[in-house]
Amino acid sequence: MTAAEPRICVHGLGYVGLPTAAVLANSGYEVVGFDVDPEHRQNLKSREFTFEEPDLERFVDRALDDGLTIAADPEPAEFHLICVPTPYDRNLDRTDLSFVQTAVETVAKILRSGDTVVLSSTVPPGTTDGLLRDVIEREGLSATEDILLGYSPETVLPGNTLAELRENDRLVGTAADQPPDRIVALYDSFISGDIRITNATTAEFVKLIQNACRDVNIAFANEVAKLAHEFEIDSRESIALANEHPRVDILHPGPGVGGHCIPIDPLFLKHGNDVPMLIEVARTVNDGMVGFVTELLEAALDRVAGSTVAILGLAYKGGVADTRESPAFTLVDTLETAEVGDIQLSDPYVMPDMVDREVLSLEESLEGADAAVIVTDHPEYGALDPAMFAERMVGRVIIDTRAMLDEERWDTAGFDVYKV
Ligand SMILES: NC(=O)C1=CN([C@@H]2O[C@H](COP(=O)(O)OP(=O)(O)OC[C@H]3O[C@@H](n4cnc5c(N)ncnc54)[C@H](O)[C@@H]3O)[C@@H](O)[C@H]2O)C=CC1
Ligand SMILES: CC(=O)N[C@@H]1[C@@H](OP(=O)(O)OP(=O)(O)OC[C@H]2O[C@@H](n3ccc(=O)[nH]c3=O)[C@H](O)[C@@H]2O)O[C@H](C(=O)O)[C@@H](O)[C@@H]1O
Repeated sequence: MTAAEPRICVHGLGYVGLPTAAVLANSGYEVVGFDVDPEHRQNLKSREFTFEEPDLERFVDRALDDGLTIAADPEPAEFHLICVPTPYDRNLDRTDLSFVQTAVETVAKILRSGDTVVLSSTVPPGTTDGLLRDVIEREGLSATEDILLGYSPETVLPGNTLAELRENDRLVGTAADQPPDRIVALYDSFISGDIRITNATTAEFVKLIQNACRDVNIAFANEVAKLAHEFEIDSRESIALANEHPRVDILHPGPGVGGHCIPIDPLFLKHGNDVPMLIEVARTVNDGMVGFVTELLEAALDRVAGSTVAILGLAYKGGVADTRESPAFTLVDTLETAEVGDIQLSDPYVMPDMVDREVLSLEESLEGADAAVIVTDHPEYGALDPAMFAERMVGRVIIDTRAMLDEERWDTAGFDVYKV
């Protein structure tokens, strides 16, 4: 496939679709980016980005100068890449596939024989060869003869999107046992990682078990932390010692699992089956960590009700401004239920206009606090100065959910540090 040859229409210009469209445009393809949200389209046209990754912003900006057009309607193209949301409907206890359904219905209406459709949204196994194929075939095109239908999951790590988009290995699965050549040639033209081939349902399943695996492993680390607490020993020291074994690699305990995907994707595997699910227990363990953090705080303070608590870190993980599904907000809700008087929030990456709550500077958040809870493993927190805390806080309790602080230093400065 030569660069600039096929036209590509990307459906959904969010965290995944926009960088994908930009990488393709910067690789020489003519790319039409379609998003149903008119305000988002307008923002993109006027170069108002909400990225937290500066290299990504420059990259998308460059793509918009050359190759990437933002369109109010999807346009016919040789390739349609679908990157729309797939939230989990907690009331119905199933994946909400309505965005995928709408997107593929739109694509089906403009498809021509010889075109290729690739879904990249995270979906329950069987979606591409089921829902997508049905919708396309209802429009009169055969998924075995006329068009190539495939699934290729996205595995970029938020915070390192651009590099991972270009360098990660890719899995490509096709529906109806079709040869994947056209899809492989497209990815091969802009990624440096290996491309692995399977069927669409396996590719969908693999994406889910990757994130479920990480969730289960983090749950094990969290369980270890709680057990170590019961035995009154240091969880981090125990984990470091256990990891000296060549076949043991326990992850880091923390306040729970946040982010757009890991707390949600494992649930997609349920999808009506009755297999006993370790992954459901893992979800319960990880969701329960905020309760454990609250218990540590309650044990450390004479009285939680009416106290002032500083929350350090609102992002779901270190080094990013992304607050989606962040344990910080569950903790805030729990502390409010426990009638904590004042909850003062700060985060070096999350700016005040990014969230609904008041975000203070670190110094302001510590003013008059009885306790401070470090929720996010932002690298800056490793260098925090106990003298600055002592000047502002009235209490000396620190709950360090990520084991960021040098305990001896803080101990010497008169603080009681409790780690998860
Ligand atoms: N955010 C991430 O880091 C990763 C996300 N994923 C998966 O990728 C998919 C997309 O996720 P994000 O990009 O994060 O979502 P997002 O919410 O950032 O963006 C989705 C975009 O699709 C648009 N949209 C909705 N319906 C549409 C339609 N019918 N046609 C065109 N546009 C439509 C929305 O307006 C929105 O701008 C999800 O399935 C997600 O689970 C997979 C790996 C990583
Ligand atoms: C299997 C895998 O590593 N998936 C990646 C993951 O990105 P994400 O940023 O959500 O993952 P993460 O860095 O593990 O963070 C998830 C959450 O888990 C927490 N976390 C992580 C590791 C650890 O030892 N302890 C811990 O508590 C983090 O603080 C965070 O709250 O999910 C992404 C996705 O699917 O959106 C996927 O593309 C990424 O490759």
